[in-house]
Parts: sequence; C-alpha cells; structure tokens
Amino acid sequence: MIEIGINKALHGADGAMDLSVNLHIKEGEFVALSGKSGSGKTTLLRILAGLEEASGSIKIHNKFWLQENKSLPVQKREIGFVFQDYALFENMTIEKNLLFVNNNKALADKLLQLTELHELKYRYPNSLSGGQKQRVSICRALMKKPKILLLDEPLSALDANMRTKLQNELLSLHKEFGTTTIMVSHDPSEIYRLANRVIVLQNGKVINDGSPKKVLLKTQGSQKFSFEGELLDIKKVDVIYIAIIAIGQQLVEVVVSSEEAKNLQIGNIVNVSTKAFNPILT
Ligand SMILES: Nc1ncnc2c1ncn2[C@@H]1O[C@H](COP(=O)(O)OP(=O)(O)OP(=O)(O)O)[C@@H](O)[C@H]1O
Repeated sequence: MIEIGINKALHGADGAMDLSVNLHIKEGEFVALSGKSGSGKTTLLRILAGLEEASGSIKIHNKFWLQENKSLPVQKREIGFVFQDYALFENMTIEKNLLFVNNNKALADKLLQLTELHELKYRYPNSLSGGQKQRVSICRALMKKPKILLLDEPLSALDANMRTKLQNELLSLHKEFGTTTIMVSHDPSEIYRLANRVIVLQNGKVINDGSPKKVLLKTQGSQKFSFEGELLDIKKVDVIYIAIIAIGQQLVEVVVSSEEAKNLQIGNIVNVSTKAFNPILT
C-alpha cells in the first residue's frame, strides 16, 4: 500500500495555492492523474520522487519516504520516472542507457525484447525516432525494478499511431511486472485503456477519484449520448438559432431555442446530449 498525505504551498497562476493530497494507492494499481494545467500533477510526482520538498508523509510498503522533516534521498527511493522529453544519455548506446541504471543484462534483454528494441540496442539515442526513444526511457525506468513507476505525460509528444503502440506496450509491461504506476495524462481514451483508477486534481486538491468509467463517461441518467464541447458561435437563421460547437476536432451545429440562445455565451463549455435516437456507426 502507498499512503500519501502531503501539503505544499505553491504559487498558482491565480495566486497562492495549497497542494494538499491524501491518497491510498494499492500495490499494482495503474492510476491516471488528470486535471487542468497548473493543478499540481507534476509537482505531486516530483514530491513522490523526492525531487521536491513537502510537509506530511509518504509511506511506501511500510517504509517512510517522508515523515515529519525526514526525507529519504532521491537515489534511495525505488522509483522509475519517465518524462515527456525522454531524458536519455546521448553519449551511451541504448543498451548502456539501461545497464547504467542497473547492470542486469538479462533484465535489459527482456525489456528490449518486450518493446521490440532489441535490434537497436547498439544504436545511440540521436538516431532513434521519438517513439523509440520513449520506449527506451520506459525500459530504463523499469531497470531498477521500482516500487512505483511515475510517468509524466510520457506519450503526449508522439503521433496518434505511435501513442497507441506505446499504450499497448505499457499495458504489456504492466501485466508482466505489475509495477504500481501513476501516469499524468489528459487523454480520456488513453486513460480508459490503461488505468484502473483516475484521480482528478483541481487547484491542488483531489476533486474526483474513481474508475475511468465513473469519472470519464459523460452520459448520465437517461441520456444516450453526451459530448462536451466549446460553444464557438450562435447564428440566427430565419426564426431559429443555431449553435456552432467544437467537439474535439469536429464542429457540429445544434438548433437551440431563443431562450437557450439568450442564456449561452460564446466560449461556454457545454454538454451536447440526446436521448432518443439510434446512432449508425460506419
Ligand atoms: N517549487 C514550487 N514552488 C512554488 N510553486 C510551484 C513550484 N513548482 C510548481 N509551482 C506552481 O504550482 C502550480 C502547479 O504546477 P504543476 O507543474 O504541478 O502543474 P501541472 O498540473 O503539472 O500542470 P501542467 O498540466 O501544465 O503540466 C503552477 O502554477 C506552478 O507554477
């Protein structure tokens, strides 16, 4: 069990903000950490890794990493950390990048096989694609057999195909090693595929915590469909009003009543939902 009860005063975009988080995470869980920019996600990961100070306590499998003012140094915390920007050692081959962390050749070979990097093990990072580099970072983070794997938006710099491929690899690695994982992600489909729990932060506090289905699905009650979008414009056409709404990368038009048109403001985040039709998937 991982028991976190930490506090830290931060300078948020709108002034002082307290990062105040109490969480219990079970061994082997895959937790997605979500929330708006500036809500404290990266800071929480850095506090767990010992890269940043905080008050409170962090207890990992009955061992305190932080208690009162005593903090276990970074190198003694059994943590694997993967950042968005790879952070590989450019002057070392892929294999050396892994062995530098832990000189366990059998484990390095196994990880490189699992992630289809074996052929590239004598290459240097600068000759690899972004996706390949990130796979090396993930393997390197697992070389220490960490108690927790911390992933800070590890796939956000990659294109959609590579993201899906690496999501599958993260899933296989999690199945194989069962490492407790906390991953910052903004992508609902990624969270749904990988995580068994989602924690949403807002202004330094946990505002939602539950299964991806419970936290992410927007349909409630009798609604058949519900999408969240941004209201871009409202046009009056003859006697009706049409709202233009951006949902993801798509624009949709929705007829609204004059009353609704009066109450809506451009820039509003709105839910577009419907109860009574059967969609056709093509
Ligand atoms: N050491 C620090 N001391 C004080 N304030 C800090 C410190 N580190 C970060 N902050 C501030 O705390 C807030 C939260 O930052 P953090 O990087 O944790 O957010 P985030 O949720 O990861 O955001 P993003 O999704 O944009 O990466 C920001 O306003 C940041 O400027």
